[in-house]
Amino acid sequence: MSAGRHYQVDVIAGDGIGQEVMSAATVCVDAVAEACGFSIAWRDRDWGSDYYRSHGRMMPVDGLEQLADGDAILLGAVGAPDIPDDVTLWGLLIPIRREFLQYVNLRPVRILPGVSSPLRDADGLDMVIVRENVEGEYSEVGGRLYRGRPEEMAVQEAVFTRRGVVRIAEYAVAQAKARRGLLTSATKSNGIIHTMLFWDEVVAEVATAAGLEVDKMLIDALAARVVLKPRSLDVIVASNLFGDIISDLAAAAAGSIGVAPSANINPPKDHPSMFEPVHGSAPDIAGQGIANPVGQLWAAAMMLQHLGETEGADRLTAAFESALAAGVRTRDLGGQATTAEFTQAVLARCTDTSGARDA
Ligand SMILES: NC(=O)c1ccc[n+]([C@@H]2O[C@H](COP(=O)([O-])OP(=O)(O)OC[C@H]3O[C@@H](n4cnc5c(N)ncnc54)[C@H](O)[C@@H]3O)[C@@H](O)[C@H]2O)c1
Ligand SMILES: O=C(O)C[C@@H](O)C(=O)O
Ligand SMILES: [K+]
Ligand SMILES: [Mn+2]
Repeated sequence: MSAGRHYQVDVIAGDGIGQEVMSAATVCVDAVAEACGFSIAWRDRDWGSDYYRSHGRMMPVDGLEQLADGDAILLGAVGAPDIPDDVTLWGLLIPIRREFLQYVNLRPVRILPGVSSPLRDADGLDMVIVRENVEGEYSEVGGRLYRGRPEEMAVQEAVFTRRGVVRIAEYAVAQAKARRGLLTSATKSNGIIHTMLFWDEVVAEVATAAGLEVDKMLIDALAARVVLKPRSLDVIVASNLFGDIISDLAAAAAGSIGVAPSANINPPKDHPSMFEPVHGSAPDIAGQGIANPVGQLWAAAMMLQHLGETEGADRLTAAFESALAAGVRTRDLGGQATTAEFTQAVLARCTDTSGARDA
């Protein structure tokens, strides 16, 4: 194996169905890697809610340092019903996104072969959400006062910096130029008059400088547009919170939140990027072996793309698309396949160079 085609990837399967869909991804990536002539050393991290129950924290004190020299991070999901969601999120996922300046959260959405949309008219639905991933509404600025008393109060400040908005807008502009050239900016500057007006101004400046017109849209109306006219959307640039919400909506519009991938990217590649499905730990179906692994597989394909293994990424994508097209589907997509059965169908196609991939 030549040294240049060997990668070190940290695996944080995490909680709930994260544990069930992760093995689908690693086994299929290994098969693709072998076929394409590269290899991956997986560094398994037993971090997450079980780790929290025994250590009182979601990852080791030096967890971020341990990840720093890897080529990428593949994550499943974090979250457990018996631990507050802010503890699980801020104890693992958010520190990784911030420490490694993964300021882009890229979330492509399209209708995969063999998958049907709940929308009346979803033909041509093919968009990418560019979610700001390290600032905005997710902030540590604020506090609580007078707990349990009648005058109790809570304040939470949103933080938008010029540098932060410029870089996410530039990334979105580049995406739009490489696609259909349509950039929609999600806002709420009718109601949120400081941060969102600032967002509007900076996004417009960046787009204008790049010769692109921005389609600025209030997030409430944009949500309706995702449902009613999805093909009119190409690239959506959104703040941390709006991007989060519109991601699940768009994923559901494309058939299931179980298929949606996401890439937490540090564009300058100064630090590892992290790849994960959009969905969470899904406690309602965890342990049943029925989770859809496509979101995790697609995220793994985005990771291969990021590592420069384009052929591997294409091969993996073609494999899960072909399995879906052949009618192998998990329950969220109206099928009967278990996670393991679906994974087997993908794995068989990862190594097959003949007809099955076009089936
Ligand atoms: N990035 C992350 O790790 C992440 C993302 C979202 C939520 N969470 C956490 O996950 C926990 C559960 O959150 P939630 O219920 O709001 O969202 P969720 O995404 O876990 O589940 C929402 C719904 O979608 C279904 N679903 C999700 N993924 C699926 C898949 N692969 N196959 C089939 N069905 C799937 C679930 O069964 C559930 O009905 C919470 O603790 C939350 O904080 C973590
Ligand atoms: O809010 C978050 O970022 C966590 C999760 O919902 C996600 O979309 O990654
Ligand atoms: K996830
Ligand atoms: Mn989310």
